[in-house]
Amino acid sequence: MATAPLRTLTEHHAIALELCEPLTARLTPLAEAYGLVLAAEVLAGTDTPPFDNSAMDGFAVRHIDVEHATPDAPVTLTVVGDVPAGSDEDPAVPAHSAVRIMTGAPVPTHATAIVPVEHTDVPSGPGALPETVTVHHATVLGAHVRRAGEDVQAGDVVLTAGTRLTARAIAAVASAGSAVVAAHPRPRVGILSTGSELVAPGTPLRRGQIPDSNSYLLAAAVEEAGGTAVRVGAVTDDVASFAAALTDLAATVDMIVTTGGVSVGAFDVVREVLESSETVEFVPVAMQPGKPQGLGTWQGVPIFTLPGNPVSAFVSFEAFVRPGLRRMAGHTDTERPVLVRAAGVAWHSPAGREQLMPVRFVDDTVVPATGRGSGSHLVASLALADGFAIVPADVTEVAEGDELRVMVVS
Ligand SMILES: Nc1nc2c(c(=O)[nH]1)N[C@H]1C(S)=C(S)[C@@H](COP(=O)(O)OP(=O)(O)OC[C@H]3O[C@@H](n4cnc5c(N)ncnc54)[C@H](O)[C@@H]3O)O[C@H]1N2
Ligand code: MOO
Repeated sequence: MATAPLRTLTEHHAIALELCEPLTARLTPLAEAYGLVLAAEVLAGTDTPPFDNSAMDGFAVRHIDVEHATPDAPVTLTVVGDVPAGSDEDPAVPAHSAVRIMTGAPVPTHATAIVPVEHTDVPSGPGALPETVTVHHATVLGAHVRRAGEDVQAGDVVLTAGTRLTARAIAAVASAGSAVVAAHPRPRVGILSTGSELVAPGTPLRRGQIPDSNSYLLAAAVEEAGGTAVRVGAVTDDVASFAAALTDLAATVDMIVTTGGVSVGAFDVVREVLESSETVEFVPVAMQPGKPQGLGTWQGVPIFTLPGNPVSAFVSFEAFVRPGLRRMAGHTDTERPVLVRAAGVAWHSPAGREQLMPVRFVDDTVVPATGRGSGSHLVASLALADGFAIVPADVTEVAEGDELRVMVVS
């Protein structure tokens, strides 16, 4: 496709989101569901708790027998049964008798209260079933009985569609009696760095070489955003190698992210391979960093071709890829939180481009994350940033005290 005119960040963001349809939901075992997004509401299959049960280790009684018991006027009952947790027994509780019961065990039908063991003469802890129990505390109707359905009732909506499956949400599903949930799968994101200068981190560098930090940066960012990263690593600026790597990847992932090779250089391989595809559009976006962007589909898979400079790649991930990935994962809230903060110092911003300045929070203000400026190559300094201050395209000088929107990424 031909190069389009300058596009705003907002326009490119909207196109990116549109491209990334929510992935088709699957029935997923609970043990694999953490972090996924529910595609359908979860209804309780049973009451929770499923039966009236004891909240205390102690004795199930008729409260009428012990409602006036005190240390000075204790009441002695005959122990007629034992109900440990897990038991399905329902022993009778005649007048002036008690049944030993443990926390979580079903309350006998004819018992009306539980007396904790501490309110009796029976020692706490393991021991044989006593013949009698003397109660020395007054007990009221329903004391320490947890009612069936007190938490949720069969048929109640436990969780709504769109809920992220946190640890607590998963417990709610399990307690409602389901072993599986209908959830959007975790998007698998293929990550490919391009550049003949790139070597694996830790490799001794000859002149002209640098470590490939982008594929590690983006793989971690994908995982953090709730995706599964398929990190291919770096391929050289060779058309055949890049095209082959891309085709292999497209067969196994839901989204592809590449870095590098999208500018106007003589060896910009990403652009060379994809520009003729008619399914990927290369557009300059009015932002700094992150101006050269490519977006579209490759063999039906959404593809983002991000600029190679590491700060540009990360800003582009945050601005476009992360929202798309979150939409694919089923989230309705696709965006990072945005706060308004005053600039703690003055800085410059380019004319005609929305600046996303990596910043740190200092007291109530934001300051550039590094004193070395906003260069898109400052990858080590990027680690200091808490977020990006968004400077409007028509502002060229940020003054101390100016209020700015700040996208929080830390
Ligand atoms: N004549 C022009 N030159 C450039 C322009 C322009 O408009 N006219 N735009 C500049 C801007 S802005 C950016 S951003 C870059 C984008 O270039 P590419 O996407 O083609 O990226 P590369 O040239 O491959 O690399 C740029 C830079 O980043 C380093 N890099 C690349 N990949 C990695 C990686 N995986 N890990 C770490 N660092 C990486 C690479 O070595 C380069 O230094 O173009 C400008 N040029
Ligand atoms: O737009 Mo480039 O991404 O400034 O460095």
